[in-house]
Amino acid sequence: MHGGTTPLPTSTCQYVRLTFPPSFFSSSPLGSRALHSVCDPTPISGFRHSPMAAGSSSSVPSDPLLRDELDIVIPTARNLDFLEAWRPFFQPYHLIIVQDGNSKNTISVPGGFDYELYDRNDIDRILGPRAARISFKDSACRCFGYLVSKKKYIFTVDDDCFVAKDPSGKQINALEQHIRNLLTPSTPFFFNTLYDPYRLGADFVRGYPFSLREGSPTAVSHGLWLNVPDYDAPTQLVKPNERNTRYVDAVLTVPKGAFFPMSGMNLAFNRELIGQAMYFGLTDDSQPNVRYDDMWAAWCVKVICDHMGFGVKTGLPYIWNSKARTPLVNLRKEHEGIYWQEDIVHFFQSVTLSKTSVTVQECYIELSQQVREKLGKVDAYFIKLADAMMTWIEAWNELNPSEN
Ligand SMILES: O=c1ccn([C@@H]2O[C@H](COP(=O)(O)OP(=O)(O)O[C@H]3O[C@@H](CO)[C@H](O)[C@H]3O)[C@@H](O)[C@H]2O)c(=O)[nH]1
Ligand SMILES: [Mn+2]
Repeated sequence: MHGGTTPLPTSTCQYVRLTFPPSFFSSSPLGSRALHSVCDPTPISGFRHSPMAAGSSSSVPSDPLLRDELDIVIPTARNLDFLEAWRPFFQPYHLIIVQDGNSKNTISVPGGFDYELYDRNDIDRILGPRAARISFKDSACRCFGYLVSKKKYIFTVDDDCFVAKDPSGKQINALEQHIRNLLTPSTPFFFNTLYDPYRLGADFVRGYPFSLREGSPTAVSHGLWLNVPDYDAPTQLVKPNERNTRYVDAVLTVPKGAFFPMSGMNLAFNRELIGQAMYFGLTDDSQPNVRYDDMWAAWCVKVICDHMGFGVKTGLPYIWNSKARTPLVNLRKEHEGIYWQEDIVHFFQSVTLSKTSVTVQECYIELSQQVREKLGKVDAYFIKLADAMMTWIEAWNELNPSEN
């Protein structure tokens, strides 16, 4: 059973220091078995593609960590040219692509990738009447990928994000860093002034309680962006040319009780631990809360992680965010959310989940009831959203029967 009652895997319960084999992400040629999909052999997929027939690149690693346990989820309303830049890092993994926009448009996936692709028609077919709860015209459609994945870990990235370089000029393997973050514990109950104590070259500082050095299971790894920062429209308007060039070599656990703005642009999480709370909400063009898809997930996830004793990390890895969306378009989409976010954050800061909610699913259901009751007074939209949260759980249970 999943959602917090299952005994945690020992690798996340113990005070562990992971060492990665030297072969990890080296450039040895692929073996013939390397790109087999390990998903359910009878997928509910829209379109599924194995690259074995299409040939494979010789510049990808032979045995990357978590290859069989991690899916990469990409929402796209554009094209997937960006995958060429990521090929050395992503090609060994399975991609779940969620296509937004007109289903008649053919999305071309560069050769050699192992992927499944879903468009709106597929989602309608798979979810039936529940499909309306998966928002489009926004990056929120990515959460459909979380529903259909069968893997323990998810990495999700936007199609306008590229490989960043560290200050020495070396390409950053963002996926590798996310995996390090997820496979090492977090420290939500006591802040370590040398940041993540589980990184090589760091440790707990003097005065850190020994009783807490085992840490907590890490549920989320939130990565950052060089070049275009993830600003809201008003900040974009006053600083149109600002670019982030500051590389901060740090990973921090977001403390218990603190909230943070989580961007979906460069994000990884343990789907088994927290997937059921990673719903990106009702944020499409017909809704008033556009561009708050990832923020909604952040608030729900954090309040539940705090209740369950899971950790959330932020910091490394960086990706290169290439595009700034037009600020005035963003302002039109965001203005209601900007107005509401003060009430929403206040609500989440005061939420308490009962002791009887002991799984993530139970927490999420309880949270949806509180959203209905308390935020429903702010606007009827939140009553619809509370219903959608319940539908998300129903869909999760239907598509993941063995996880409940
Ligand atoms: O209608 C749409 C619009 C976009 N997408 C895909 O979603 C991601 C992100 O889109 P985009 O790059 O346009 O948005 P940003 O503002 O740069 O990204 C951040 O805003 C957040 C709120 O929506 C989002 O979570 C962040 O990543 C791209 O892959 C688009 O192709 C879409 O599917 N449908
Ligand atoms: Mn973008």
